[in-house]
Amino acid sequence: MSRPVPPGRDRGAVLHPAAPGAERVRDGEHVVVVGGGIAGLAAATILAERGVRVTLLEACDQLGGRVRAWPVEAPAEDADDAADDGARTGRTMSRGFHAFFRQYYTLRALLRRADPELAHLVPVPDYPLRRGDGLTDSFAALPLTPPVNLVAFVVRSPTFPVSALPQVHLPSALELVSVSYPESHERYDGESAQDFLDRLRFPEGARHLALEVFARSFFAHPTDFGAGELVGMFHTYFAGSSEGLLFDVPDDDYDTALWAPLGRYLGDLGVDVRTGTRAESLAQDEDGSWRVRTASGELTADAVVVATDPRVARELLAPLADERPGTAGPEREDWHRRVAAGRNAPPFAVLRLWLDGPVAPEREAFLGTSGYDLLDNVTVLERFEQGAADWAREHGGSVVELHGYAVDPERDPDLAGDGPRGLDAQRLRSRLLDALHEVYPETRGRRVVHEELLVEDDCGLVGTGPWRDRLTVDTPYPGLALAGDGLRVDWPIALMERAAVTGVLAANHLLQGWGVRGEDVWTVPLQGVLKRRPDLSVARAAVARTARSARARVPLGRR
Ligand SMILES: Cc1cc2nc3c(=O)[nH]c(=O)nc-3n(C[C@H](O)[C@H](O)[C@H](O)COP(=O)(O)OP(=O)(O)OC[C@H]3O[C@@H](n4cnc5c(N)ncnc54)[C@H](O)[C@@H]3O)c2cc1C
Repeated sequence: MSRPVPPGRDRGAVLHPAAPGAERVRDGEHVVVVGGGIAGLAAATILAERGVRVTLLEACDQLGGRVRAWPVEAPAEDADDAADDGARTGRTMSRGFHAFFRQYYTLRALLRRADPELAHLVPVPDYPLRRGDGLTDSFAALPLTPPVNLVAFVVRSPTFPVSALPQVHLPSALELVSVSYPESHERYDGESAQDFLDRLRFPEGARHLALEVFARSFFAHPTDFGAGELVGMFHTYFAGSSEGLLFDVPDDDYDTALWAPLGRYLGDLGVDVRTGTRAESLAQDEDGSWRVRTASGELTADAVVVATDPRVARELLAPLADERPGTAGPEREDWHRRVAAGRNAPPFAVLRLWLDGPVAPEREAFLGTSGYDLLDNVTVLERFEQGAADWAREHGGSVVELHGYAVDPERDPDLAGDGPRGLDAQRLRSRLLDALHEVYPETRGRRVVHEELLVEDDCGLVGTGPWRDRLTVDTPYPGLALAGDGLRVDWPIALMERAAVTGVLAANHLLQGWGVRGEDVWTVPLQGVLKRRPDLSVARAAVARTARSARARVPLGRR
């Protein structure tokens, strides 16, 4: 039998086949999927493709969840747009910039349903990270294949000087390239990302590389964020995958480019997509069927997939413990304990600004920042989103988005106030804006024509607690499956890709119960390069060559 062709450039990508079974369900099974983010969309897609009757409930007016976008209405007092008061302004807001990495095999397969060539994803040529003192790391010109990419990075990085290498704790560093999943997930129980970097003796000046790229993308403080997740991300995005730390972004707002087309695909498959519809409660009858209550009535289903954000999932699942007392048993009791133990990460802010003049043309489309107060990254949206490009052209301006992660009034009392999530919105805004002026000084002279500030706290916290305690797709309730980026998956995957994979696995779980084949899943290699190829003599030679040639290219002053 011919070997299946990996979906990306990494020949070592691993196929996880679904359990075999019939091609389609026969009995018209009905599933309610609660939540139209990536996880819910993935579950609905796989189920509907196997002939299941699916009702998809999404509380918001658009699909996409934390990757949602919506039109901005013109306020009456907006002089520029007074003529079309209340009408569409050509401006859209979203939950924030997202990077669609090349190793997101399942997410990309989902998007291909509506865009077979992924024509709506455009590459971002570089992902620079700038420190407060101006030193900037780049991932653009690195080789893609580990371990050569690692060595080339260290040799070229201005913030990780080669002279700092001897201080690094070698055994801890080797852990990064000798991971093996799923065992490596548990190895770090109880250890925080901060503790791990201390143990690694990671150079102080280069911590942003580890923290900004990985830990803070989970909106957590490094002391609260599990080291296992950090190590897993390092493997997934860099040390264990040949796809590179490069990513694509949609060429227009998320709704136009991604979710509205996927919604139409689902509609064509017969899925009843109900946006603006919140599931209020779940209950299971004695015959095993499920009832899902919404404001407009009750739905009955053979099964339910709860694919909401983690907090709502906890709220929907908790009351199941009180139903039919006496039927709980230790397995369910333990599961409810794990449900209740879930926590959310601190709030994060997304500030989108429509400026009356452009940012300088040499600015990157996306810049990660560290040491600029609350600012974690800046995006110049007209560089890739069509709607923003149209607005920028018509107004001679720029559309800029600022992110601040883990904006926690408990840790930063200056931010405390009466606004959303206990924050002082004005203070938050002005600190983000000041940081932008420092990073891109030309923006200081620009007038803000319009702005949208969003503060949310709907991301689960990936803490330091036991890996085994995290919830999985399957539950102790027959016909109830979970999906979402907060769940435990044995493979090294994270964020949007974890959301997509858990959606597929939730669908597979239900399909298997009905004797129907599910969807195969591809992931990056499960083992670090040192584990995969203990005899790295060939690689060592390549690494030495890379190091020599890279060293020759780096100006002495930057070493
Ligand atoms: C600012 C920001 C930047 C990010 N950047 C990246 C990135 O660059 N790369 C990356 O991989 N990931 C990134 N992420 C993470 C990514 O957004 C998430 O991992 C992913 O979107 C989670 O998808 P999900 O389907 O699990 O959950 P969600 O997207 O939260 O979907 C849950 C859905 O359930 C709906 N819902 C809730 N309650 C109900 C109810 N009662 N009834 C019906 N529907 C309900 C919600 O409205 C929502 O649509 C970022 C996240 C944020 C916030």
